[in-house]
Amino acid sequence: MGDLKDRELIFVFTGPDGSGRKSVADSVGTTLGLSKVLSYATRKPRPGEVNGQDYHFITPELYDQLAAEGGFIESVTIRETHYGLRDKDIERNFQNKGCIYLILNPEGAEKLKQTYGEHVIRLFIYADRNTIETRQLAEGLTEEDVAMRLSHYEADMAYQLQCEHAFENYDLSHTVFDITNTLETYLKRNLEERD
Ligand SMILES: Nc1nc2c(ncn2[C@@H]2O[C@H](COP(=O)(O)OP(=O)(O)O)[C@@H](O)[C@H]2O)c(=O)[nH]1
Ligand SMILES: Nc1ncnc2c1ncn2[C@@H]1O[C@H](COP(=O)(O)OP(=O)(O)O)[C@@H](O)[C@H]1O
Repeated sequence: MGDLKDRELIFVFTGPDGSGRKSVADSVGTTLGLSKVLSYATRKPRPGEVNGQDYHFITPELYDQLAAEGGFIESVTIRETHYGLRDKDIERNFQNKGCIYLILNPEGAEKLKQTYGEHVIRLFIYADRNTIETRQLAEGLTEEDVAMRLSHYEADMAYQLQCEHAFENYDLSHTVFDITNTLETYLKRNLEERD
């Protein structure tokens, strides 16, 4: 099951689209000094997104080549964009630092759990449908885009039961505080086991 050592933990932020996974994950990741493992995506960066920070943005041709080489442990196509994750990136990251984090939809989180088992801690981030809709409209998405993203809201929400932890996300700093505390317990346990 994956090629990882005991103390190597993978924190996966998952939940419905727009629930705040990215905002929460990046804030917690920075606070705790975790390294982020990025997916490869074939869409163009949105305003504010940076290659190598949000995704590795690649061409569809390169994506096909990597896929043909068997380079992705997990891949998915959403709204005509291909997303993929390379096990090499996950395993290489552990050579630098203790623990890593990723942001994935429930499908990707499940695949990672199946691959890396106990190493994977799933943090389910959620908010109610109206809140997500309001935030996404405020972000500038069209009503059609928002409806498309919310079309699998119920199915995504059902994944909460499978996750190791769940956090509602209304007040961002509160959510980040709670998750940071939870993850610190895992990190401390790691340190104690090492002593
Ligand atoms: N299964 C899987 N999902 C991914 C991967 N990378 C990103 N996603 C998810 O794909 C969805 C769309 O990603 P993105 O374009 O960043 O989101 P948007 O800005 O909400 O459209 C989000 O739910 C991401 O969490 C991946 O490698 N595998
Ligand atoms: N607690 C919060 N309160 C208000 N707005 C939030 C909160 N968390 C996230 N947002 C906003 O909601 C939108 C979606 O957040 P994002 O982190 O991109 O979600 P996801 O990664 O789950 O799609 C962004 O505009 C973000 O700034």
